[in-house]
Amino acid sequence: MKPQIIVKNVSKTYKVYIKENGMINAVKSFFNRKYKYIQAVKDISFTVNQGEILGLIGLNGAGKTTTIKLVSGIIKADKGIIRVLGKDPFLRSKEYRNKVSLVMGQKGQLDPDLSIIDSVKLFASIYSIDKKEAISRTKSMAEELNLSEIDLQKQVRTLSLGQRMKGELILSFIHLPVIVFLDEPTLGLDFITQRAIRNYLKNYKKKYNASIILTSHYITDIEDLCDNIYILHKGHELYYGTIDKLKSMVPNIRKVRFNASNCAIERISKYYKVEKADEEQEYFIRFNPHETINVMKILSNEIEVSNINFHDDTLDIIIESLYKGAEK
Ligand SMILES: Nc1ncnc2c1ncn2[C@@H]1O[C@H](COP(=O)(O)OP(=O)(O)OP(=O)(O)O)[C@@H](O)[C@H]1O
Repeated sequence: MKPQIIVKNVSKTYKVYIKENGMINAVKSFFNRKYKYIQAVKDISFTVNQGEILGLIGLNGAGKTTTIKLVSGIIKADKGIIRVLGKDPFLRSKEYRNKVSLVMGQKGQLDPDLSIIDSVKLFASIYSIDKKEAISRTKSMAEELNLSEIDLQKQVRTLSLGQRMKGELILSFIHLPVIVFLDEPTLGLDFITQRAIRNYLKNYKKKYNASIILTSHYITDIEDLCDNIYILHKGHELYYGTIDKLKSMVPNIRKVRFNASNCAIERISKYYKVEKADEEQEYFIRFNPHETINVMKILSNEIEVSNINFHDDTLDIIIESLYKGAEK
């Protein structure tokens, strides 16, 4: 299968003008400008196939928005190759724009003085979509997103953050794009609205076989939506692949907590390293999932062991340990 989005060895550095303090320095710097350079992304490579969602993950300033801006063609890469549907996105041809959409959670496209439905009508004429068809699409998308007919008619500035975001999604999907870039689509939204948006994106991807790149700081978005993840750390690739593969790479991902007497701990320690938990007489063992039955056998042989509780490290803890590893 030929990837719909190709990013190969891409780097981007921003050139930033350094402002000097004081009137004299400001005048001097007008004639002799000083700049600093910020390397936002360095040598990043990934692909997205048809019907796939790639999640971009990273701490603040890791380079996620820069990556979205590069692949959507808003800014130009200094080095490397970017192809979206076989084309350089920076050229932003009409054909490209008709098939692609960009949703920035913090920067909306809706006109605050118009209603969602009026903005849609305006967009419909730009994209040459039949007005009736655009209104019918809007209504069915609104229904999927749990947005009422009344909300569609209200002036955007009077809508709540969640209602506005749903409106942004409707507007951005009205031309049925096959490539979608989403920068923080669920930022600041309550968990029910977040789930409505996730379900909407999942259904959209399935229905139109769309390729999607999204950034999110919410791990639930990532786990629920993404086929692959790309973890950025200070502009570099830290991990690229599936969530399952990442989990399989982590040693001793499973943890069992239990209460036990000192004698029982002494016996269990012959087989596994037992660590002390926060509560009194509470302990835990870390181990690989394939050892689960063995661990269960050892614990069940002990009468003085109680409150046994198994769980795996969550994705956020795994990713945090990757960041820590990268800092060493
Ligand atoms: N227009 C710009 N000019 C100069 N520097 C920039 C510009 N945009 C981003 N940067 C810098 O590039 C780096 C990466 O920023 P970017 O916004 O891509 O990160 P991010 O992962 O999206 O962060 P966040 O999660 O906080 O939104 C940061 O150091 C940022 O300060």
